[in-house]
Amino acid sequence: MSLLELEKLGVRFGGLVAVQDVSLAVEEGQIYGLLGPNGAGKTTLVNMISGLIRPTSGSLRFAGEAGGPWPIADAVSRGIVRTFQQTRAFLGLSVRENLRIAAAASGRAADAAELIEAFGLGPVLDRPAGDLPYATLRHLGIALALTLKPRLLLLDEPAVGLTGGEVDRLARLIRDWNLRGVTVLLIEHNVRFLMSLADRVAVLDRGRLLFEGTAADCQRNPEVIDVYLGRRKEDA
Ligand SMILES: Nc1ncnc2c1ncn2[C@@H]1O[C@H](COP(=O)(O)OP(=O)(O)OP(=O)(O)O)[C@@H](O)[C@H]1O
Repeated sequence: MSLLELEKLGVRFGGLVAVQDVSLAVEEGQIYGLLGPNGAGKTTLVNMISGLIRPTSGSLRFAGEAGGPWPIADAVSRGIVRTFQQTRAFLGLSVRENLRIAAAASGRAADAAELIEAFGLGPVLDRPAGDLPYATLRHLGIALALTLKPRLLLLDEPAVGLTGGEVDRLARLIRDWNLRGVTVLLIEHNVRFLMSLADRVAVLDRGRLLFEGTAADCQRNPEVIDVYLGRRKEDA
């Protein structure tokens, strides 16, 4: 049984079909990568899975339970937790207060000391989140999500804006928490970073699933190279 199964999930915004007929399965324990050019529908798909927007078609099963997607609070209570491209934290409150609020919002908060240590938040616990260096704020965003003890952690472009060393550190953290049992769905434009982590990859193009398979097969797939990787190489 897969942890997450999407069955022909789709959404339209007025006349725009942002996501169409996306079916895929994420197994418990996987790091699953979601690739695609700008506007392909990746964030919209994650918004549907996490209950932020309602699909106009299709359905979702999670941990064997049919009837999803569920509204965001119900999704979180089932263990579906996401981060955002722009870290969402109370910027005027300290790191410690942010972690406390996340813990209070969760009926089953994770061990704060462990997260503080792993994400290097100890020295900044009393600083307002709004004053943190960029990479530390990104770490806080993930630590806040992990406070909710997700079974499935949806990461929306966690490496954006990070330097090479920071990206490597982030990769280690994601791998560590995955090894502790958190299944990860990772949206990322940094192809090298994503491929180094992902067991399986889906590629979206104009709202449709273009490819689904192993990271190795993805990098060899001519359509993917043409639509996404090739374009990226030209951009580089
Ligand atoms: N709330 C909305 N209302 C109208 N159109 C939207 C809305 N959200 C997304 N879209 C459109 O849906 C399409 C998919 O957008 P989405 O943000 O999901 O793409 P993406 O693959 O995550 O892109 P990026 O890599 O740039 O973040 C785009 O054409 C976008 O403009």
